[in-house]
Amino acid sequence: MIEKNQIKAAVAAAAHKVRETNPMAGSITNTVTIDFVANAQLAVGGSAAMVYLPDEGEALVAAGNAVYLNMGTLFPIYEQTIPATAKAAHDAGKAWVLDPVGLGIGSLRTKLLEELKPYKPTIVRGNASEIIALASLWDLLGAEDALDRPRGVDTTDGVDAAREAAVALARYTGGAVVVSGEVDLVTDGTTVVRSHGGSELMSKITGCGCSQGGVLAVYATCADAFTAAVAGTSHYNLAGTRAAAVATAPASFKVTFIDELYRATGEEIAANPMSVEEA
Ligand SMILES: Nc1ncnc2c1ncn2[C@@H]1O[C@H](COP(=O)(O)OP(=O)(O)OP(=O)(O)O)[C@@H](O)[C@H]1O
Ligand SMILES: Cc1ncsc1CCO
Ligand SMILES: [Mg+2]
Repeated sequence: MIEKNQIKAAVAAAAHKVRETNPMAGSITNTVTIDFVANAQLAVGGSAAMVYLPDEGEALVAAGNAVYLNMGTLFPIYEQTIPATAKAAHDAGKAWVLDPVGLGIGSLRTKLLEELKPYKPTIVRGNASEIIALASLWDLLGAEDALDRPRGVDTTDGVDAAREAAVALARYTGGAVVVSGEVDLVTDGTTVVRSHGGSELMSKITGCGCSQGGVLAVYATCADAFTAAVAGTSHYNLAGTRAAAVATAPASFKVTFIDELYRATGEEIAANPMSVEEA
């Protein structure tokens, strides 16, 4: 298990490095929230590039240290783009972040996610239902925990229901897993961090989860998987807490939230409340 002070020091260092180096993390992401993802990546100190085509996904892997793959709105071309990009990242030893949005909606999502298993995402980020569904699809859960039910893109499970699935996924990938919810759970399969803060308003706008995935990829350009996962999650919770102190309805919250992502310092991000326990 990693000690809290050690985690916090690594988080502050990662935030400083992002701000100093303006790293690019390319994305293949959904058309609902693509603008939010890019703006959040810029606000935390990174830079963004969004593409759809297979050779462009491979080019983004070559051009940066991390990419973000989000399955939210699939097009036929993604049958090629998503596996080609994940394979390129895996083969190059570069980080990639997976958001298995809406796993269970149709057959292409399931097929693609089965295909991605050997490329072991550096960070998996999803809401509790998506994390349980992915661990189940990848045969990482005991038969009694495995689930097979259709889902939408919003969670129907609490974060604690996905603890075992998150730990199993992290042990399989050797990376980190973030389960988002009222309190976020982050694990590398050995240590579990619970990150507090944020706001109920984050679930009243679409894309807080998607854009968090893009921000995790920015952090993954500059830090190991677990540090990047805790840093991006703490940054999100801090900005959400601060935005909710100013804005009381969804549209103004979203604008203020992006401002607070931009304003947060490395020390403030590291000081966001967390608890640490053994996985
Ligand atoms: N009730 C809540 N209280 C505090 N923070 C929350 C709450 N609900 C969501 N969040 C925060 O919002 C962010 C996104 O989490 P959420 O679980 O809503 O993702 P999601 O369902 O995948 O979102 P989307 O698919 O719309 O992008 C996380 O940083 C999480 O901490
Ligand atoms: C609403 C929605 N539908 C497909 S992707 C997406 C964004 C949140 O996951
Ligand atoms: Mg989501």
